[in-house]
This record gives sequence, C-alpha cells and structure tokens, in this order.
Amino acid sequence: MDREQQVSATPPDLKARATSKAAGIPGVKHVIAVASGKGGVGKSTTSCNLALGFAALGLKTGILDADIYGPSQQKLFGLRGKPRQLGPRMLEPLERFGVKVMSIGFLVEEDSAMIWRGPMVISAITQMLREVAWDDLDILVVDLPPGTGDAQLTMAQQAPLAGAIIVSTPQDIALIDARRGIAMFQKVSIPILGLIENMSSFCCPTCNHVTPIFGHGGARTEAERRGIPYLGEIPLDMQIRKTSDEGRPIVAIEPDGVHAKHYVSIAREVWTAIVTGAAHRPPPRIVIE
Ligand SMILES: Nc1ncnc2c1ncn2[C@@H]1O[C@H](COP(=O)(O)OP(=O)(O)OP(=O)(O)O)[C@@H](O)[C@H]1O
Repeated sequence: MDREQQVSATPPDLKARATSKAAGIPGVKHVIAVASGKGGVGKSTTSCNLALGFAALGLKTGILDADIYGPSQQKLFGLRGKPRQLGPRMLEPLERFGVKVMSIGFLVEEDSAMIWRGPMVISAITQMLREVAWDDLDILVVDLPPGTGDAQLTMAQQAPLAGAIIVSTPQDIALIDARRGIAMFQKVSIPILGLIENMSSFCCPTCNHVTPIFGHGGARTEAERRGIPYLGEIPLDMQIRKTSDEGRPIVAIEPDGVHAKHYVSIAREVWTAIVTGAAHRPPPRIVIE
C-alpha cells in the first residue's frame, strides 16, 4: 500500500498535500525532524545536542530551526549575525562547533513578535529548507515548533524526512501531547525513529539523591505501548540548562562528560536506524472507499 492510499482516510486538505511528493534537498543525504507535542519539554536543547552528537560521530551535520514563533538555535549555538547572501535566492548557513545552523532567529530582531499566518510560516520554512546552501551534509536535524499545526505538517509532507524523533517529559500531560505528534507523523507515513524522555530525573549534585521531579519512565512505557523505539532518557541537570543558556552546549564543551555520552549514544542509535532502514514504520492501514 503506498503513501497516497494510506492517507486516503484523512481530511481532503491533508490528503491533497500529503500526495505532493517531498523532493530531495540538494546536498543533504538525510533529514530528520525533532518534535514535541507540548512546548517547553526541551525539544530545542535536545535537537542542538543531538546535532552535536551526530557531528561527534564524524557526520557532516546541519540544524534547521523551524520553530518560527520561538527560534532558539541561534542562542543555543551562541551565534550572532546574519547569513551571507549567495546569489539572489541562496543563503549561507552560519557554522559553530562543526554544525551548520540556519534559524529565522538570524533574520529577525530578537524581541520582534512573529505575527505570521500559516502560509507565511510555511513559506519561511520551505525557504530555509531549500534556499540555504547546506552543501554536502550527511544529516540535517530539523527542530520543529511544538504541536501538530501547519508548520509541522508542512515539514512532514514537504521535507524528505527519514524519520521523526519525539521528545517528551515523563508527565502524563506531556505524553498525551506526544501521542498526538506520533499520530500526526504516522498519518503521513513518516517513520518514528523513537521517543526521548527529557528531564527524566534530577540528581542532587551535593548528596547524589535522585528525584523524579516530573515522574520517571512514562516515555519508555508509552514507547513500548506504541511499539516504537525508546531512545533513552536525559536527566534534568543544571549543567545542561546553564550551558544551553550560555550558547556553549554541553556536548560541545564537555565531549567526554556523561551527558555528551548520552546524546552521542542516542545519535548513534538514530543514525544506525536511518542507514539500515530499520526506522519504525506504522503498519499499513486498510482503507475502504
Ligand atoms: N535536560 C535538561 N536539564 C535541564 N534543563 C533543561 C533540559 N532540557 C531543557 N532544559 C531547559 O528547559 C528550558 C526549555 O528548553 P527548550 O527551549 O529546549 O524547550 P522546547 O521544548 O524547545 O521549548 P519551546 O516549546 O519553547 O520551543 C530551557 O531553559 C532549557 O535550558
């Protein structure tokens, strides 16, 4: 059953867009999306450190900040300045810690409000995807905005996604939203590369007591229930927060530290799934018309 048949039970608008084939991005071998159903669960921090994890594996890596309403990759990577124009339509991504970065945050003032309607958001994301000189990347990580709106759907349908990673905290409330994200990607037949539990537990730096502030293990249970890979957990840790705020992400500045090892190991697992084609695909649905 092909992709067009699988989406035929979805609303007409979704179906029409789902059938438009996602064309490849010149110079980019694999594109993955990092998504979350809910805001503030650490999706951007995870995308940034995962991208650095791919780079640590020796892969040529880029990151696209598709979070139009709240871009943060420019800050996480400690980058300032505007991308250089290369000809009439092409922009050169900025680069730090060996990762090429493009974000709407480079193009608008930090405190300007992004009051854009859906079509403008879609056009901006499409341009950042296709009118940027990514140039010979093994992997492009796309940091999606939270939720399952227009921007997410556009990426799911217009970018040639190898798969999506869902980030959630262990709480029920975040997992309910994560489920919606999973369902959206499955509806458009994008493989789910796995679920990451962020802010999984807090280890007190003075007494080493571990406190599951947002609960613990919820994402693993959810992944098992849905039959999708569980990629692991990242603790709630002040160093992760502090280094992110300072624009010196933990994988870049402490590459041999315990957190970097976590992120790199997740990156390795994801990369293996991509190149072996082992990414989880939803079972084909029987459609009666
Ligand atoms: N594992 C972690 N430990 C400590 N702090 C974290 C961790 N992950 C993220 N944070 C912090 O939580 C806050 C929110 O993280 P982030 O911006 O990555 O979330 P998000 O899901 O991308 O948010 P948004 O929905 O606004 O895009 C940031 O201050 C970040 O530094």
